Amino acid sequence: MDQPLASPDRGTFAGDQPLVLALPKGRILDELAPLLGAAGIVPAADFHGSSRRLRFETNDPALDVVRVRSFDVATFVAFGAAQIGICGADVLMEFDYPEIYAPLDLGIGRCRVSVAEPVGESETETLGRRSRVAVATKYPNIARRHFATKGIQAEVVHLNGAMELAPSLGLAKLIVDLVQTGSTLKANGLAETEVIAQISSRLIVNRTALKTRPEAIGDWLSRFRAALDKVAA
Ligand SMILES: Nc1ncnc2c1ncn2[C@@H]1O[C@H](COP(=O)(O)OP(=O)(O)OP(=O)(O)O)[C@@H](O)[C@H]1O
Ligand SMILES: O=P(O)(O)OC[C@H]1O[C@H](OP(=O)(O)OP(=O)(O)O)[C@H](O)[C@@H]1O
Repeated sequence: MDQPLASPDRGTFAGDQPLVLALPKGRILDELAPLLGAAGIVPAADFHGSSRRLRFETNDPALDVVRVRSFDVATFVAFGAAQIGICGADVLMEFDYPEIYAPLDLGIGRCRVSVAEPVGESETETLGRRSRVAVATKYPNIARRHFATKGIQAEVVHLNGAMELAPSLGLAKLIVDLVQTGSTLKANGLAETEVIAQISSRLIVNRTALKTRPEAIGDWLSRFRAALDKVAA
């Protein structure tokens, strides 16, 4: 796993500065919009446009938002560069940062992390007789841990997308990837063979920030809880 060099929490800063909320760009952000609205968070006007800016003020002078890649939300929060954030449980499982507390399931971004193989092949069935397997994935740690529980060493081919191409192009017989409708697997001649974990997006908090700024962070947790109730009603 690539780890930033500095120690976690170096960025957890003084109480008079705005809290920073790290938001993932991409699909979660689209699903998140009603929840942010219900929590009363209105980012500066250019947040949803084509601005090249990455940090935005909000209607609340005590909160700024930053827009980063989904995988990087966890890293910004673990290192205290952002005090709170929103990302998929898949990302939390992959990094397993002890500095992150994930108190709230937001119920969006629902999918699962699964193992898949080419339709008609029985790689998964023969796994019990093997000690190693090649796996293409964006989740090397999840894949290694999953196969290790079966006593199998996963030789990971680390890709950042298009895992579904790996079996047909001879990179690896198995993939570990996200599945929601299953249509991406189907379109690429693959079938889901095992579900490793059910996934949804979580509100995450830097543990040190929770200790140093308990009122501010506690207040945001309450606002997100209330927003979830409001959106569900
Ligand atoms: N098909 C899906 N259905 C529901 N949720 C998904 C799906 N794919 C991904 N997710 C969730 O959304 C998060 C972000 O998805 P993904 O990694 O595909 O990023 P993205 O939106 O394409 O942006 P980027 O890769 O540029 O950061 C994942 O970590 C996962 O929690
Ligand atoms: O089961 P489905 O409903 O087909 O969804 C699964 C697909 O969704 C995600 O990809 P995404 O669309 O985010 O593309 P990317 O991984 O290339 O970013 C995931 O990596 C799968 O490829």
